[in-house]
Amino acid sequence: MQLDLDGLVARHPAAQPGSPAALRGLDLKVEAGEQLAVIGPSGAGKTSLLQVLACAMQPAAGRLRLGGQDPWALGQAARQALRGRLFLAPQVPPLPPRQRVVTSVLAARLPALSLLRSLRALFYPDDIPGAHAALECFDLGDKLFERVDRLSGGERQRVGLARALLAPASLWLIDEPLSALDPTRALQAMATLTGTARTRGVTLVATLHQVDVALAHFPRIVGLREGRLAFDLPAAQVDAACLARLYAQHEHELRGSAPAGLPEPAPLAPQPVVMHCR
Ligand SMILES: Nc1ncnc2c1ncn2[C@@H]1O[C@H](COP(=O)(O)OP(=O)(O)OP(=O)(O)O)[C@@H](O)[C@H]1O
Repeated sequence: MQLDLDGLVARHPAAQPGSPAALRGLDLKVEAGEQLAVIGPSGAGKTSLLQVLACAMQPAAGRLRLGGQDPWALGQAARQALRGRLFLAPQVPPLPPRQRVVTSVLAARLPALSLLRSLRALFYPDDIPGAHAALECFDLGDKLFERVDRLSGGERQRVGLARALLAPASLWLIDEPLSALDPTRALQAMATLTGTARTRGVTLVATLHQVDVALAHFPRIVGLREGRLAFDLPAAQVDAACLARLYAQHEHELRGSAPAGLPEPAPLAPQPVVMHCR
């Protein structure tokens, strides 16, 4: 799916009056099947960008086109149909705690099913081999019939990512997919997502805190800072100077993930420990 943002401004409905908008005049064009990583310091607007692309937050100004359509000019039914072609994986996947993993994973297919088949699928998983194959890609094949609330945080995150493989979507919006994963699983998850998206021609937009992972796995890197585009470059052109500017005053967020060439941030001064006694 093609994406086109032109001077896009977005503000969270619950934001304090007078506070700056989360996205402040963003221009971005993404061709169908492209893969890009969005990086930037905390609060830069990375998650807000995914929410706008997922039609979960309406822009306050500017232009948004998804697959050539303005989602907010469509009627509710048409917008819902468009949402069915998008897959958003939030940082913490909203998995019902008492549900079996198989049902949670297959729920990704609900947008493609009729109401009757959706209801039936909640009680009788209709493609157990398909769910198993998706889970296997994230090393979770043995958790097929486990209850979601018995999974670790990292396993839940991987279940959330496995859903992408079953979703009938041509745009994957993946928010911080590695926040709860160990380094080996993180690399496996990245390779699965980028490889599958490439094979299927799915457009992939992922936000990442791990700059080294972003540079290694994505051909295009978008740097966001204070809701604005800091740069939009091929990964090979993102150098230490770009990153130093992007993370200025937030150097500690690059700790452990900066590529070679970026100066090591100064060590943080030891902080006093405050004990709260009753
Ligand atoms: N639900 C919300 N209500 C009000 N303001 C919000 C909400 N979510 C985010 N914001 C504000 O929008 C701005 C951008 O936040 P966003 O979560 O998009 O940043 P981010 O780059 O994803 O940060 P992080 O890396 O910490 O997840 C911040 O100033 C934040 O305080």
